[in-house]
Amino acid sequence: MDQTRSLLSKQSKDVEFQDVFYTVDQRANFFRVTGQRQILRGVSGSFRNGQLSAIMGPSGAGKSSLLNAISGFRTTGVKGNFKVQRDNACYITQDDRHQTLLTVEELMNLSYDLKLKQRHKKEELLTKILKNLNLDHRRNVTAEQLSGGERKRLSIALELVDNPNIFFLDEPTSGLDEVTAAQCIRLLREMAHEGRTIVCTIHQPSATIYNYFDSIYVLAKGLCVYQGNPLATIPFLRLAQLDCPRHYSPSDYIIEVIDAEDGHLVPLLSELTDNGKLTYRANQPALEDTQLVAQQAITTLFVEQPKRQCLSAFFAGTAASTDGTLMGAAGALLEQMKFFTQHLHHRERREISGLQQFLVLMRVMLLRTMRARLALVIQLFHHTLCGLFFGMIFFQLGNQGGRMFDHLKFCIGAVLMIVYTQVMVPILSYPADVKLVKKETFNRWYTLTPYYLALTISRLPLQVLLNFTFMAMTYWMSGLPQQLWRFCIFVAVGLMISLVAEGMGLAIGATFSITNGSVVGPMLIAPLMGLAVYGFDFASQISGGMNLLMKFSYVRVGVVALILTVFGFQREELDCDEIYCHFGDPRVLLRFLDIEKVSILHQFGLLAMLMIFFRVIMYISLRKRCYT
Ligand SMILES: Nc1ncnc2c1ncn2[C@@H]1O[C@H](COP(=O)(O)OP(=O)(O)OP(=O)(O)O)[C@@H](O)[C@H]1O
Repeated sequence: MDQTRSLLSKQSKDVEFQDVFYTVDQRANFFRVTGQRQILRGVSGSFRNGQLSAIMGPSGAGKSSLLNAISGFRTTGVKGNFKVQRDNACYITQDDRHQTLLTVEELMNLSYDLKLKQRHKKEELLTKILKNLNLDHRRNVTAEQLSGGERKRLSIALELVDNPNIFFLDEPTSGLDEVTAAQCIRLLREMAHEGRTIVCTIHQPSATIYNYFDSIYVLAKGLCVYQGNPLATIPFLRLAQLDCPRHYSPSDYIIEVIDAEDGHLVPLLSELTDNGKLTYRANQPALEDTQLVAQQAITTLFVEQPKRQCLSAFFAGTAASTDGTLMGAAGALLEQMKFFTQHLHHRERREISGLQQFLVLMRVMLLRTMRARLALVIQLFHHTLCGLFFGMIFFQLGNQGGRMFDHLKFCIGAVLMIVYTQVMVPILSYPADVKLVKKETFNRWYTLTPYYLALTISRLPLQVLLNFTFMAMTYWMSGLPQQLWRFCIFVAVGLMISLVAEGMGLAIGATFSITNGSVVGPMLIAPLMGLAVYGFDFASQISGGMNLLMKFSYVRVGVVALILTVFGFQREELDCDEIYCHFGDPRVLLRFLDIEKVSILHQFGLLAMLMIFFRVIMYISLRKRCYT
């Protein structure tokens, strides 16, 4: 009985997949889909607990696609049956993205604070992990300053904090030299032998690294062409009359074979593995008396009889389980039930509340803002300089009744400066963060809502500081009335416009890559700017439809709000150096622009609605990016 239980619990950490397809749309351009391309073509297979498994294959074979499909990192376009405890798995991306400007120790603390509740064992656990991964001496170094191998180890250390059973790693050795790559694979092997299921993709490992793996899964053109232990590779290839030369590494040979002559051997090899439903084992690599054993790879999903009856001689154990014992349908069913119960259990088991996540993320985001000194100084310098330029251009013109056009230019210019700056910064910086958020939410560091709230609120202090700097300089230098309340509204309008523009930038940054976003951003701002200046000289004749459209241009709404702030609120007559100043009375200008009866609160309301609109779009985009 105990033996059965231990077998079942071990198997629940196994990963199995059956008939997996991954299809993507082929597009002529953004709007036109011309067809579909199948990246994975009905592959099956299994990765066992306690083993280090590699998904291998030539470039473009579909290795990352398979890893993403199994782990659930990508779900769009994926079809098939999976048995994997995703709530107990983590995914380590190829590029080892981490929160910038935080030290190794701070990152470990962040991971702990977001994942675990127990406080008293924190230091002990973190030290143990860092020591095991040989990172203890790098505690006070930021992630960007680490070497490639150290960064990879840090990625693993961060996930080890809550000790998941299953690790998926995309190309863990990419960018590492041979020695470091071998160290990394040895480390993963040790971790697997401690009782974890570790699956990684690897392009073409050296003979040494190849032999470190317990199990190899070779993909070519979206098909499985080999699955089994490294020792069985050469005997397996002999089944297809392929003799690996003595001096050749089996990993090099199998890749060469599947790449040769446009991959004409791929269908044959794929048939020999029943496209991943069979796995091969051998006790010795190439000797004549090698015992090659083929087994059913899938034991807990729907078990079919193998299609290739001609290979029946090899099936030493049909539906054999991990350690070769037979496992009947009842066992498989029990296993399925156990898996689902655990699945439910894990979902409920989140230890850290949303509020705690929010507080931890807020602290980290504010810390990162403070640490980004150069960016902070550049932004402050930019706002001060722009404020100074505006102040000089419109120096003491704010009370001149004869300079109506200058007043309009002042308001439009100030709004444009805020909009352009606040839209472009997130468009260029946020796409990199989205990838990190996807990884961290996938690995259950936090959920999207606390992250989103922390992001929104943590950016406020900087926004206030930058806008206050710019608006204060322009206000006082241009000689607008010395009224504190008017000045406060002036700054508040600037801040509101800035929050809407930032929301728009974040929405674009969350939806598009930097390249596409930097095209889409200016493309969207241009019509908004057009609407902002449209019809100022014939305001009373603007049609109702156009008026409605203009309400959607927050640039226009911002300009109107700023003009109302500067010239509204019963402002006294302006100075006039000429015989007659038509716009000497500010009410004449407001009437001329047809905004005499517009309330500033109404403009604030519109800006608030547009701010919410863009932030909702951003949230939806982020959800889509993170959860599909
Ligand atoms: N979302 C997608 N849209 C279009 N094509 C895709 C998409 N995802 C993957 N592909 C294509 O599928 C093929 C396999 O991609 P994948 O990244 O899985 O290959 P790989 O074996 O990991 O390659 P490499 O070793 O070079 O990273 C490639 O030709 C890739 O261009």
